[in-house]
Amino acid sequence: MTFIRTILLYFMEYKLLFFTFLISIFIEVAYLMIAPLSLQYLIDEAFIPRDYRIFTIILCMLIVGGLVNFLAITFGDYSLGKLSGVVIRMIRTDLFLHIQKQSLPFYQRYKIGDIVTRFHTDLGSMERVIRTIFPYFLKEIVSIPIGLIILFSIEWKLTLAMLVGSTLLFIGPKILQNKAANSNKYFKESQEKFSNTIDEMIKGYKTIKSFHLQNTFSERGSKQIHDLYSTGFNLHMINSLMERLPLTALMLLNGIMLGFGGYLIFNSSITIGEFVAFFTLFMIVGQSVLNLSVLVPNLIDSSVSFKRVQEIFDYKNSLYNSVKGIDIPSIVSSIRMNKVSFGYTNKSDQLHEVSLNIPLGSYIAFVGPSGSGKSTALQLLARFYDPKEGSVFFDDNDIRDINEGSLRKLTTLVTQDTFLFNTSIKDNLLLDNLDATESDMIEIAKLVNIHDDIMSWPDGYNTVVHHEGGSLSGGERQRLAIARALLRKSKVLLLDEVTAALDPPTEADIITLIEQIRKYKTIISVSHRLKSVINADLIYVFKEGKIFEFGSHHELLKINGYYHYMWEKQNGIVTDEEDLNLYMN
Ligand SMILES: Nc1ncnc2c1ncn2[C@@H]1O[C@H](COP(=O)(O)OP(=O)(O)OP(=O)(O)O)[C@@H](O)[C@H]1O
Repeated sequence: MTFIRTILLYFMEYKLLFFTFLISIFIEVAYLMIAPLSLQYLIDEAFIPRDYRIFTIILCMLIVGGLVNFLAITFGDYSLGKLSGVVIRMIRTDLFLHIQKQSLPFYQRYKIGDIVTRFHTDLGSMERVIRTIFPYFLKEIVSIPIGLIILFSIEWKLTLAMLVGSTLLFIGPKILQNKAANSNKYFKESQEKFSNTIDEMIKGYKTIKSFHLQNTFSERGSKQIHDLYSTGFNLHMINSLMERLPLTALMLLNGIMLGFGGYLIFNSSITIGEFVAFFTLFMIVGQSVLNLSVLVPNLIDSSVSFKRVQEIFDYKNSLYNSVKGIDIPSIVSSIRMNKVSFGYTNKSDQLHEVSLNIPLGSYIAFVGPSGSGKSTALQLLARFYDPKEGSVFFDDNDIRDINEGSLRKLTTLVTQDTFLFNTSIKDNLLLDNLDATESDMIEIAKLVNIHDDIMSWPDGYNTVVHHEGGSLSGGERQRLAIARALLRKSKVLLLDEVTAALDPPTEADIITLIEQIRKYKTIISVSHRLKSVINADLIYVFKEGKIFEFGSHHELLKINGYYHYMWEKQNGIVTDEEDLNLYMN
């Protein structure tokens, strides 16, 4: 079980606590094992010959031993509480930070339910193991060999018979071990699927209602609840069997021990005191073995959880991690793409040898038909992905060598699907931006025409956003997103279809706003509505993952090519795809 090694490695990070805990276990076990031995001397040396002196000595030794044991247990509980607490805190923090460091492919690979289940169910199961099951496991692992040594010293034949008989205890769990691991895995997968359904049901409630998908969702939910029931039932049965079978085997073993022990007493091979001591100790060791067999299903349960959490830790960030970590200044004179090719998967590429140049302070537009690669190119400029071939440069620095903090300071991406946190408008606008004051916030809110709206809400800037911004209109969300980006004062603004979901007046406002701020910033705007970018200094026309044409609006119209065709089509002058040939010749 590699995860036991993992726990031990975690524990070894806190050596002092771990060793205090180990010593306390050792003392506790020693007392537990030696106490029954006193019965042998009590019966044979004190009770039968009625020797009060020996009786008093044994009693005093037991009381002193009990006190030492109590102290050891108290220290042990303290060190275990502390040790398990810090280890769990460390794993939880590491996992949280690891997930935060991931790039986009990670978030596309794992759904919300997958991650939430890992944080709640899997970390919960690991916590249970680290806090209780593993310490018990260690205690029993130490108890059994010590107990066996003492048992051998009392009566080796009886101990040998006990060892042979105790194989019965392990047969059941051994046979069921793989089944238990699988049942556990299936149950966790069912939990994960159901969590994802709940997530979709809540986030997509409008779509579900408007497409009348309640029945489909109810059926899906019922099926998944049924799967939870059946996988949960299987798991319950297997775990019960894993616990019951050893208990039955232990009862059988008790019978064998009594019978054989009685035979040895009748043959005068052992004294009554020895038999009582042996049997008491045998019960304690038997209980330890039994506990071990109960702990095993729990350990199996958590080994699955450990694997699932480890899988997340093993997920390698797909972005190249440069050792250079160059800090770039907050102003760069150019941003370039040099023969960049990129594919989301290895099967096909979405960008083919794209080269472009964005000078400082220019307003650049990426246009083209849907799926032509505009947003992909923008995401490469924001370094959400790395190119497969070619490079993106900020001045002469390859984007892969730039320190992420300074890159994020220089650029801000605003997308069409604005995410707002479930906190106040003010906190959403300022985030953790220490450079922006409340008066900056109000000034920018006025600039993007959202200030009056905010002031009309009951709590003004303290109004709390609900449903990740779903309680606001699309235009309001978009303006807030732009205000938030402007407040960061970064010199490069990456806008991905920011006007796509807006009504014409709001779109006009945003276009005016871009005109106002273009003097201070480099703006790269992805849009499929040509009217919104006709004022751009340079327009790159994307088609099938390549740059097909580029120039200003007027230059592109003069070329009479694909851009001209798109322009006329969007203005209702041409309507048929066949007319395209007129522009392409
Ligand atoms: N995360 C992703 N995984 C796999 N393929 C993707 C992913 N995102 C986009 N694509 C594919 O890459 C291609 C280019 O997409 P992209 O979003 O860059 O196009 P676009 O020109 O911005 O289109 P639109 O104007 O419709 O947003 C499309 O075929 C799209 O299906």
